[in-house]
Amino acid sequence: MSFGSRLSRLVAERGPLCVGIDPHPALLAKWGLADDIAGLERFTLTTVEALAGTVAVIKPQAAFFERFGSKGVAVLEQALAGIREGGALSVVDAKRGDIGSTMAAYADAFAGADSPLAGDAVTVSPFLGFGSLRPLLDLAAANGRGVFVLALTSNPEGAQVQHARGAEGKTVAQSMIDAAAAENAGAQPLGSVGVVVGATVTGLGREHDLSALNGPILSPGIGAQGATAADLKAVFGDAIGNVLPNSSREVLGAGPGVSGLREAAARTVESVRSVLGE
Ligand SMILES: O=C(O)c1cc(=O)[nH]c(=O)n1[C@@H]1O[C@H](COP(=O)(O)O)[C@@H](O)[C@H]1O
Repeated sequence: MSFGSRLSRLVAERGPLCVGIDPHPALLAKWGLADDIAGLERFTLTTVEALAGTVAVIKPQAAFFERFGSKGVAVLEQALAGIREGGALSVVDAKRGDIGSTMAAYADAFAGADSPLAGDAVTVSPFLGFGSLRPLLDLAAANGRGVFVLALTSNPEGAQVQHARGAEGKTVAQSMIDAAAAENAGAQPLGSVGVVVGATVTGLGREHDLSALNGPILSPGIGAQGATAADLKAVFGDAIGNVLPNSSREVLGAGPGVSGLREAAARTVESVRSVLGE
């Protein structure tokens, strides 16, 4: 089954929320853990235990694992296996992007059929050109996996590149959204090539159009970056039905107890559902 189909089904069942696993040193300290491989492992496996059976999507941020080298990457692989066992979908937040021939190697790593580093989807950076992503797009589709392409990121610096306009007057972000839409054309009930649009962005309606995407919109920025579930309606308007909000630090800060983590995630799901009118 395609990633888009699996995502639609699980979001309908568990609610529209992605929780990030971002083991920042400050969060490890808040949980009473050392900033070392044992702390990373405890933090990660506790979060997976708490949430893999209840939230729709879990997004481990690769950087926090890579900072510990190969042992950290092994913990990321363990997390992906645990998320799968718990029934959630995983998005490996790797934000990779390179020339096409190198992208083929990233495709093997993050979308290969038996790769231990492959989740259900991966985030990619399209700023070497959308076409450079082709090997990963193709392998992900062949293996029922998804891809989230950065379009309008939640950080203030993103606009410098993403709001720039090409010859035909479209922003770079809109070109990425349109290219993703072309990948998703005809997919039912939802395509597997998503875009990333921060919940903190403003001016989306005037400048950008997500109506033809037919794919998921991963929207980080809820909680620690200042956006609230209520902001989603203003940011996304009619496209809100395809939005998958992400919250990392705000939910993770409710640990180290498993029940505290579950309650924080449930509260966030409820606030998103109330905005969606469900
Ligand atoms: O691709 C992402 O997930 C992402 C894109 C973006 O535009 N902004 C953004 O914050 N993210 C990621 O989403 C997470 C947000 O974490 P919190 O700010 O703690 O909720 C981090 O892992 C970021 O790397």
